[in-house]
Amino acid sequence: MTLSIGIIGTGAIGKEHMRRLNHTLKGARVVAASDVGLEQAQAAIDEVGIEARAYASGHDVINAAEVDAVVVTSWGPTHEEFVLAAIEAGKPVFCEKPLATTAEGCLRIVEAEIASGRALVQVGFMRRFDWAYRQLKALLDEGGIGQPLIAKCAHRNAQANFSGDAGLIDSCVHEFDVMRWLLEDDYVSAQVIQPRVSSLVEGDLQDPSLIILRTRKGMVITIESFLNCQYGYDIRCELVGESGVADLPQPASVPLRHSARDSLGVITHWKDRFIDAFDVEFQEWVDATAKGERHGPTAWDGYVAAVTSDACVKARHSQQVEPIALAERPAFYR
Ligand SMILES: NC(=O)c1ccc[n+]([C@@H]2O[C@H](COP(=O)([O-])OP(=O)(O)OC[C@H]3O[C@@H](n4cnc5c(N)ncnc54)[C@H](O)[C@@H]3O)[C@@H](O)[C@H]2O)c1
Ligand SMILES: O[C@H]1[C@H](O)[C@@H](O)[C@H](O)[C@@H](O)[C@H]1O
Repeated sequence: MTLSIGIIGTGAIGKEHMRRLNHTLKGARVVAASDVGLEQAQAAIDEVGIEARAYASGHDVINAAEVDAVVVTSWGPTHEEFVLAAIEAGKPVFCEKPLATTAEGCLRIVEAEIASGRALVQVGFMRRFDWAYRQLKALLDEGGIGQPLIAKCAHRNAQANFSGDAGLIDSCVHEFDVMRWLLEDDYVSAQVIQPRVSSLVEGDLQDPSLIILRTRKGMVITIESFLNCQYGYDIRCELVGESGVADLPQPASVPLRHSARDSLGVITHWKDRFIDAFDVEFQEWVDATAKGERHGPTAWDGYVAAVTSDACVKARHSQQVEPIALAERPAFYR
């Protein structure tokens, strides 16, 4: 069976996913697309070089008879509306992060999915599908460093055009999700510490930031978020355990000795760092969706990430340690 997909939002990542669904993966094809206007959707269809119909609105895509499942890759503030509409139409929906821009919005999705009685929603936390994070998790699960005590993460973008608190909602949300998955733990509090702002940052962005999360099992996690580090796209995670220390493996590059220096290359964009993870994430989603099964990060995971983002935003403004309090996890997501 070939899963026929409708995509909403044909910007940077929308086109990436259109390409991978039609040209790289098996068992799926994009048959419908929308953006803010018909022309934008048609231009993306032409650029990617696929046979698909352009629609004027995301709701038309969701309700199109030829669409079996929906992929939402539009701007974050539009996600809630489209995910709720897909649930209403009874169609499986893959939504890029963030699931919604507030925890309340995520809870509305959780409630709608439970009311529908079907597991329909997956959130695009692709790091769970990354070979490096999967290796780190396998080592942790087999007791390779004993109980983990401290995690030190860094999330560095060469340049990111964010303002205000968007970094905590749109960027660190990946750490908020992947560290819960890796450690099988939940957060209890958040603190955000601001060093002086880099002189290379424009606008009102406080960059870099240091986030400190404490977990239910007593771990401390630090996340350095640096959205404009200039030198590359660099994702780090060091786990300090009772009997050893483990590091997130880094993508291989050709070691170069030249001009009295010994060096390795650094990837410069998330698209290249996580290209394999996106492929695995979507192939597994397509396969599970075709079988009517649930797979991968759920709407509940989207909700927990949003609660964590909200607590970090509050902590940045209050400069206090803020509690992270979750609603009770519904049996539907256990
Ligand atoms: N998982 C990841 O690593 C990752 C990477 C990049 C982006 N994202 C997420 O994907 C989403 C899109 O990001 P992007 O980088 O492609 O942004 P983008 O600005 O390049 O594209 C967003 C597109 O959505 C369209 N859009 C806005 N409102 C719409 C509406 N009502 N209906 C249909 N289309 C609409 C815009 O016109 C634009 O073409 C964001 O939520 C972002 O956080 C995730
Ligand atoms: O939307 C992107 C994407 O989610 C990347 O994975 C992240 O590193 C960036 O900070 C963010 O802007």
